[in-house]
Amino acid sequence: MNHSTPIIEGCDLSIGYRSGKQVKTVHRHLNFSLHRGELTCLLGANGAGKSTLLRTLAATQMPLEGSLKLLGRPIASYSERERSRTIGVVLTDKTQAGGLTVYELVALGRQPHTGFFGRLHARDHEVIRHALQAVGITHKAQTYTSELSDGERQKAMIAKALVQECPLILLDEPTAFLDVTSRIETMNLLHRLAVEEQKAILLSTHDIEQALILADRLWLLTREGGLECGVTEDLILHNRMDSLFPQNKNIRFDLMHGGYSPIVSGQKSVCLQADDEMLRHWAQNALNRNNCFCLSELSDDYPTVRITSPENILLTTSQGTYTCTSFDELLQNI
Ligand SMILES: Nc1ncnc2c1ncn2[C@@H]1O[C@H](COP(=O)(O)OP(=O)(O)OP(=O)(O)O)[C@@H](O)[C@H]1O
Repeated sequence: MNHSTPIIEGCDLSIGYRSGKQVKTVHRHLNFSLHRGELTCLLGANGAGKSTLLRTLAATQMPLEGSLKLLGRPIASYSERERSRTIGVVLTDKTQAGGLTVYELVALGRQPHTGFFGRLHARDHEVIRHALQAVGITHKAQTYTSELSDGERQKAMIAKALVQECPLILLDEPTAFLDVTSRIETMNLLHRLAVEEQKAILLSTHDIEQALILADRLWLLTREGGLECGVTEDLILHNRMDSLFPQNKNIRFDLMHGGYSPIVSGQKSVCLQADDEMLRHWAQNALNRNNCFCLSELSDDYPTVRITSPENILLTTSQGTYTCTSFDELLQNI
């Protein structure tokens, strides 16, 4: 448990939208805190309320009720300038920052610290150089942002938030649009920054696989159950991941492999024996996809598949035993 003073803390918070006299409550009774040195991932189905919560934490939207404290003080008591020195926000917007170089874009993040004319002093340049280095895009400093890849642009946006020198950074889907390498790099980078720069970092994501690997804590948000917070492995091993998509009864969380998969309603039963867990996993994957439900125990009532390597798969049916040298062959004969 993290006993440090929370950077931000919500108690009995209601979030949602006001329009004239109309109020649309998205969530009520939310309780949470974020601490320095930790990467937290906010997970939830489409429409669960992740963006609404992030906007409330960023103070671009006011809570409907309850208490929201930033460094122990009500967030509503902060001036805009104070807030921009405390909360860095990175939004996923591909159209941002057209004709600026990376250096100029990142320099914009210094505005909360520079004077009215935004003149940069030696210390500002030092902070900018440090941020470019921390995210690994020093070599792109003089490149126009319009000429960056999506992954590089995301790093530039993270550097811009870093130069604000805020203890709290909020990111809305920072890995959307990124390929798998850039997703891993970005998540790794954010975790490293949380630890090395002692930031509290909260990001929303649909990239559950990466979140489970790198998040110190998860916030699971559902319309039905509200917000559940905890250390990643505590939530996984207490079967909380199954509650994330309660509307969809056809998927389940695979505890062994840390991902979601469709519930198998195979019409044929097959006894599956494998030499190791990896072979079992992929054999089961192939059999499930081909309408077979896999049993671990042997039974004379059903065919048996015994796999010792991808080239040695024994299929035993009432007609005898047949050796398959590939999954292709097995699936044609099952
Ligand atoms: N400006 C708005 N005014 C009123 N309701 C809104 C507004 N923006 C979002 N909502 C509603 O708030 C609920 C939560 O939406 P939100 O965008 O926070 O979900 P989300 O978890 O970020 O979804 P996604 O994963 O699809 O981005 C939805 O029912 C949505 O229709």
